[in-house]
Formats: sequence, structure tokens, C-alpha cells
Amino acid sequence: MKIVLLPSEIATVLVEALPYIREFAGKSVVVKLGGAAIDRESDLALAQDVLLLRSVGVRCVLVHGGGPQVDAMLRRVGKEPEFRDGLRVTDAETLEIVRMVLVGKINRDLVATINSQAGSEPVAVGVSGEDAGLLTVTPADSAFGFVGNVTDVRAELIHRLLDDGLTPVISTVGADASGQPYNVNADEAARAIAVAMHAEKIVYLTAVPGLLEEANDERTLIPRLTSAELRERLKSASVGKGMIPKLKACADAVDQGVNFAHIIDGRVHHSLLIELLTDHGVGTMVRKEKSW
Ligand SMILES: Nc1ncnc2c1ncn2[C@@H]1O[C@H](COP(=O)(O)OP(=O)(O)O)[C@@H](O)[C@H]1O
Ligand SMILES: CC(=O)N[C@@H](CCC(=O)OP(=O)(O)O)C(=O)O
Repeated sequence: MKIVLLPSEIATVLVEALPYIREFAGKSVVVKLGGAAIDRESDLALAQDVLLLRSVGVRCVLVHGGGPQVDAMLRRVGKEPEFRDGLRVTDAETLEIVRMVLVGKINRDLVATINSQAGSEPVAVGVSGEDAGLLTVTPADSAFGFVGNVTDVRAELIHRLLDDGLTPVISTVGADASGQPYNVNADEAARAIAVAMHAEKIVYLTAVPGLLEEANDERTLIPRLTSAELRERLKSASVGKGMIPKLKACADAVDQGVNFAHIIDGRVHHSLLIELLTDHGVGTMVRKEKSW
């Protein structure tokens, strides 16, 4: 159903955005798109949001995951995905598939989608954490295989792309000092990027409305909490697998200088714009101190 707004209502919506545009212009916002929320139609709406934010001066960076898509490709080649503590156990063959799917497929598709909406000025640039030392990692516990923890982010490379009017789209494969690639959890990589960029906000787009009191009941959305409250919640049994790295990343992001972290529903078209540029808070907001 298409809702038709009166011209005066459209003007009201635009004017409502004005203070938010003023607040965020010139600031960096890291948007992490989870594999669970990747879908042709919603990616198109997200591409429009990112371009609109860029055009009003928000320094928007898109970081993507792709866990379910990697699972599907592993199964196609006859390998069963294996996780420990929410991290993929990554042997050499799995690492090849992770790179193929994240860097070779999802990153390319997102760049193409953004550029398809950009008119005569294609602005999206795909980069992998392996490129020019963007994400340096050290190996995590050897039980995980080729899984790395981010130890350094060359944030100046991202800022240079943004200064040139480009929109970076980042795959979260990192490399160690010798150039060996490692698989990195995308929630954690996005956190490291946001902290290194001194971002104002990090926004996680996923396939639920936000953090839920009861994981299976969307009516139990928790609209806002502090990082300390979030760390308490992490101990609770109602927080399941995929949400654990996301919550930890949100708490760490705000404790390490990012002003706001949000978990919002990537399935809802234009949820990013609604979060940033309207009076309607959506999803779950995390801050270091209570500010409400
Ligand atoms: N308390 C909770 N609130 C919301 N989601 C939860 C909770 N516990 C577990 N989850 C699960 O976490 C998933 C999000 O993580 P994940 O599937 O890894 O997403 P992404 O691909 O976006 O990183 C949700 O789809 C939901 O099934
Ligand atoms: C080490 C590790 O677990 N890496 C993740 C990277 C992708 C990811 O995090 O994707 P989502 O954001 O869709 O979950 C993986 O291989 O699935």
C-alpha cells in the first residue's frame, strides 16, 4: 500500500529532519549491515538512505557481514558450518569461501546497488580489510583456525575516501603483519572501525527490531540502556548467539568514545533514515551514561 502525503505533510517531514541534519553533518556514522538483514529490496532502500545522508554531509561508512550467506555456500560445497562462542571455526578452505562470499559477492552487490541509485555520480568504493592494511589482526585462540582479532584500523584511509566524496563499503576480512588473511566477526570489526574513526554513531542493522527482553517476542523491545546495563544483560539467558557479539560491540563502542550505538531492524525499509533524521527513535539505543 502506497501512502500518499499531502505537500504540507512532506514539508513537515523535511523540516523535522533539519535539526538532525545540522547535528550530524560533518560527523562519521558507521552502519553495519548484518547478513541476516541482506535482501534485494531492503538493500535498495538502504542504498538510498546512505546516499541521502551523504548528500547532507554525513560521513557514512557501510560495513557488512554475511554469516548466513557463508553458511549457504559452505553447505553447497558439502561442508557443515561450525561455530564456537558465536565465532566461525575457520579452516583454510572455509577462509577461501568466506573471502569469496564477503569480498567477492556481497561487497560487489552492495557497491553495485549503491551506485545504481547514485545517478550520474557513482560514489561507492568496495574495500576489504586486507586492502592497504585497513584491518590488522592477530590470531584469536588457535581452536578457531584463521579467526583474527582487530588490533589496528587505518582509519585515515577511510577518512581519505570520505574526503574525496566517496562512500566506503567494507568487508571484514583482515590480515596479519605477514599478509595472511583472517576471518573477523563483522560486529566486532565495525566497532573497531567506528572507534578508530571517532564516529558519532554506530548503527547495527539486523533482522529483529532491536534487543528483546524475550528473544522470541518482538513486543518486548528494550528501547534504551547504558553500556553497564547492557553488560549485565549479556549474562542473561534471554540473549542468544547472534546477539552476543552485537551487544558486546555496542557496549565497547560507547565505552571507547562512540557517542551512540543502535541496533535497529534492517528489514524495515529506510529504518536508518528514520533513526537518524526523525523524532521517531527506533530499535535499541545504547549510551555510556544515562541521558534520558
Ligand atoms: N534477546 C535477543 N533479542 C534480539 N535478538 C536476539 C536475542 N537473542 C538472540 N537473538 C538473535 O540474534 C539474531 C541477530 O544476530 P545475527 O543473526 O548474527 O544477525 P546479523 O547477521 O545481523 O549479525 C536475531 O535475529 C535473533 O534471532
Ligand atoms: C569469525 C566470524 O565468525 N566471522 C563471521 C564474519 C561474517 C559476519 O560476522 O556476518 P554477520 O554479521 O552476518 O553475522 C562469519 O564467518 O560468519
